[in-house]
Amino acid sequence: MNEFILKVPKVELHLHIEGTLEPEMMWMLGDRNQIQLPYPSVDAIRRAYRFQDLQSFLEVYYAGMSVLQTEQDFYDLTWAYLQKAQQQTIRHVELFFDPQAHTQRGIPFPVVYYGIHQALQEAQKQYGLSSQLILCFLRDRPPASALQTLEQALPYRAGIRAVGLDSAERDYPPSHFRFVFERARREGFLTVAHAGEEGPPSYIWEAIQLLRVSRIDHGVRCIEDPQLLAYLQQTQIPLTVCPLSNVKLRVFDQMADHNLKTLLDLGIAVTINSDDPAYFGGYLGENLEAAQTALHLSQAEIVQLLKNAIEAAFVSAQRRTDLLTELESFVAQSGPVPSETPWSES
Ligand SMILES: Nc1ncnc2[nH]cnc12
Ligand SMILES: [Zn+2]
Repeated sequence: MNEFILKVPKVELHLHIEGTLEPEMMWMLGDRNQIQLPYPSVDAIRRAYRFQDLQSFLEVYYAGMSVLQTEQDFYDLTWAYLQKAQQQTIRHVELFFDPQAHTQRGIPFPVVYYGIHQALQEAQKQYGLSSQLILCFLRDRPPASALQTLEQALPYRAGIRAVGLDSAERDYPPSHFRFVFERARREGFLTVAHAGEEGPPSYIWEAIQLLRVSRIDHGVRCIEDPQLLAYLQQTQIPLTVCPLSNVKLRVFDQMADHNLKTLLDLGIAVTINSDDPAYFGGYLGENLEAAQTALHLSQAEIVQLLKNAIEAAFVSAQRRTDLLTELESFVAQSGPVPSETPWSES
């Protein structure tokens, strides 16, 4: 990977912890928990990671989760991601988790929560890697189930910064979850929502106006609505864009067609993230590199994307300043890259 991209301090804001389940770990946990997987080998799991759209991915994603059974499993999953994050110089991460995908299989909420939480605490201690946890409701399950999940989460609210909305988007508009999100905000949670990944721009408006989100996850279909573009530009509501995910799930045919540079040029607060890195071919570094290569992003544009993520993070003013200072001193010490100089490979 390009040395600058690997070593520059980074912030990740759109990462499903269940989407970091690499085939090797799925196989190991299947064995450990005596879970029969529908695949004969690790290679066969990897071969199944070919998707036509969001729905075809979600089927594999939810099936894979069946191997996650104990608090130790959730700890091991999270710790493996955090080690990867540390290798890629990620300094702060905001992780989604999907409790309903586990509680509906009979795994108690605290088993899921504590496994993830303990690993996050350990990464803060060992690496100084800060984090926030975001509880996602599955939008293709009834709002009553989301409300029940929110109530299960209340005893753990000190460790959960925000609630979000994910899973199948088409035909599941944010408006269905208005009252759940109102309750979450009354309980002190910030809000985010996946919108405008496969769904129309009207879902982005609903997320903003009805769910009062601080950020939009994906949001790339905002490009179809000039008024929305103007609004996002004016308000600087951030978009957590996931380039490799968008290509794997055929939101864009190829990386060169991705609209993130156009959005960046319009002054929209775009950030780059990995979504489900085990399934989509790369972690944050690979996402930055793939976008940089295909869209010919300059180093200044990469730095702008990283600054946007720091601005959009759910951190204290002090932590934000520290993250910005670390980024700026890294950039200053790595020296200016003249625009005509090709990016060096390592
Ligand atoms: N890209 C994505 N969109 C919606 N729900 C998800 N759950 C995990 N990844 C997702
Ligand atoms: Zn996502």
